[in-house]
Amino acid sequence: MASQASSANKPTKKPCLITCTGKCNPYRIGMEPRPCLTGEPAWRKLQEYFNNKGSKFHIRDLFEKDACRFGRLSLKLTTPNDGDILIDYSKNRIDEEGLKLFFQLCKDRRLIEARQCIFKGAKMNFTEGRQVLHTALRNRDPENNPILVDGKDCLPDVKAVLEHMKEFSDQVINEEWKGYSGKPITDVVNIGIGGSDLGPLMVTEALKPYATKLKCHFVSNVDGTHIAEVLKKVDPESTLFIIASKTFTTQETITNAMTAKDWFLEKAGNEEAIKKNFVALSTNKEKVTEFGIDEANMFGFWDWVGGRYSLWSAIGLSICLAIGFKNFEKLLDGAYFMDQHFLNEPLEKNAPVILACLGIWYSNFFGAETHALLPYDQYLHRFAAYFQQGDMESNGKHITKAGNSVNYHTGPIVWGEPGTNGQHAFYQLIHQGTRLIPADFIMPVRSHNPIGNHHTLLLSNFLAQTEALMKGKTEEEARKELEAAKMRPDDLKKLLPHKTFEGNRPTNSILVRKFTPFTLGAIIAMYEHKIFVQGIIWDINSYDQYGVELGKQLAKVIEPELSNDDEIKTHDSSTNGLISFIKENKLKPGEVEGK
Ligand SMILES: O=P(O)(O)OC[C@H]1O[C@](O)(CO)[C@@H](O)[C@@H]1O
Repeated sequence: MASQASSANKPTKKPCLITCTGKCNPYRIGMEPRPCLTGEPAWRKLQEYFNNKGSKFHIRDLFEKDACRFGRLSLKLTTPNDGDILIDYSKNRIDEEGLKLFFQLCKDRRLIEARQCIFKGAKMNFTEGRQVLHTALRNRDPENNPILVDGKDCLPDVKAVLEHMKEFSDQVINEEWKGYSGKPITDVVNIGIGGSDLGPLMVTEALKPYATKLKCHFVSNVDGTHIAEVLKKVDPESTLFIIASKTFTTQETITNAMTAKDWFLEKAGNEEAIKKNFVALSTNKEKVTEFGIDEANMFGFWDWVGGRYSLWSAIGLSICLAIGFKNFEKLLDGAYFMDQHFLNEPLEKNAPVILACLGIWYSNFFGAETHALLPYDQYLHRFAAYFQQGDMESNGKHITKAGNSVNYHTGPIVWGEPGTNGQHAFYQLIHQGTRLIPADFIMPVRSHNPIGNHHTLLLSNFLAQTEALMKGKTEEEARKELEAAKMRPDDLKKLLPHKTFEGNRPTNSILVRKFTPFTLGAIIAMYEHKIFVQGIIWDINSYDQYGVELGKQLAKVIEPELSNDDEIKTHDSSTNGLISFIKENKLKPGEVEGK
């Protein structure tokens, strides 16, 4: 097994491959529009390799021919204090020849230069003219690695916000920070959506074993039910509302925040009380103060932090409150550890690079439409939902850097549920359906709840599934089983095709010793970098999200149309018809609704 030890505290210093001032022209260093992907010589070779070899592989045969396959197609990353992280990518329809072609493709797409550029602050988000520096938020060696934003090192500002987060979260947890009436805080309500919700929610759930005594709630949906149900559970005197919004203009968040504020003021009586029970996480000071939140209670961040990469920033305040600042720092340490791995390891031993290449292998050569994330850990039940935004908002693009339409598929549909629940729901289709569904199995060796033999059962299920998906069951094996069960030959013949499994379903197994703040941070960062690598190969901007805008624009037009009784004729007949139905059926003035 390719083993590699890194230390989060003592990163390997490698000479920077480029001199980057932070003002890099994205069209010049590593980010220039690339030639059409499908015309790249390495891509053509991959196509040939696929036609002649790759498409014919059965993973079972690859293992039968090569007893050392696992040893060569797996990586072990040794963390300073949290054990090893194992990435086993041997159960894939590829051999080293194919991987080598992919590494060449990465080089031709100037991934190595792009990797340096993003960390140093190049304006990788070129459509919005922004740097992409979430890695600066978790830079644990700030003295030696200045990162320039507009010619100024941004790391002292990052440190100052972290100190504010520490001071505040310590005060709330230690009951030194009181609500407006002098009662300590017992409940925290994070109001945000997308990146201002999914990251903190996923992490606080994933790290519940480290929970402080504060109860954390998350409100995201503009559906009034979401906030109504949370407000039923909390007391205004002892509740801290965190309004989390990078822009502080997002309709859902501001609507929920206004509802929370009205509810709060009904009990608290005066606006002064807001100072004690409301804080804001945002880049927009003006809007925060306009809302009525004291500037001193605002935790800032910057336009170079993308929403879906923001859990490492002030947006992580709810995480600090939920698990304590020390644990939040360990989460940052873990991400930094993975950043160093990604930045310094050669492509051949680089976990995010390998996972990215495998994803492209299945999307672009085998026509896989989706990628499943299957954590065998109940605490990680929001992991797939989190990376739905992380991956699909990043790589759900079809325009290249030069502004042309791609002639290949880009980001996959990401989905998943925790094992073993998924096994009893959708695994049937993965095993015997017509679609190829590459899947990542994510598994901790040790459980936070070692009750009886639960964890052994969970581990066995994880192992059994990845083995079964790979091996399948041949007709011969199925026949023997049915014969052993003394089935009549006629019945056996009929049943046999149904009992046969092709196998050859690719999986990656990602194992940690235990899910700790450090290992979780590392795994999240690993997937972030995987998304980046794929964006570079596909030649798209992984850091804007214009696709979300159109619906928002139209909703603004429709909202006033719903507030009157006029017949609406300005849309297509379907939208007009739907609006009419809603108007006919909505509660009329004076009408009282029964349950
Ligand atoms: O933090 P904000 O500005 O409220 O935005 C919330 C979310 O909206 C989006 O801009 C679009 O869904 C996301 O990228 C972002 O995470």
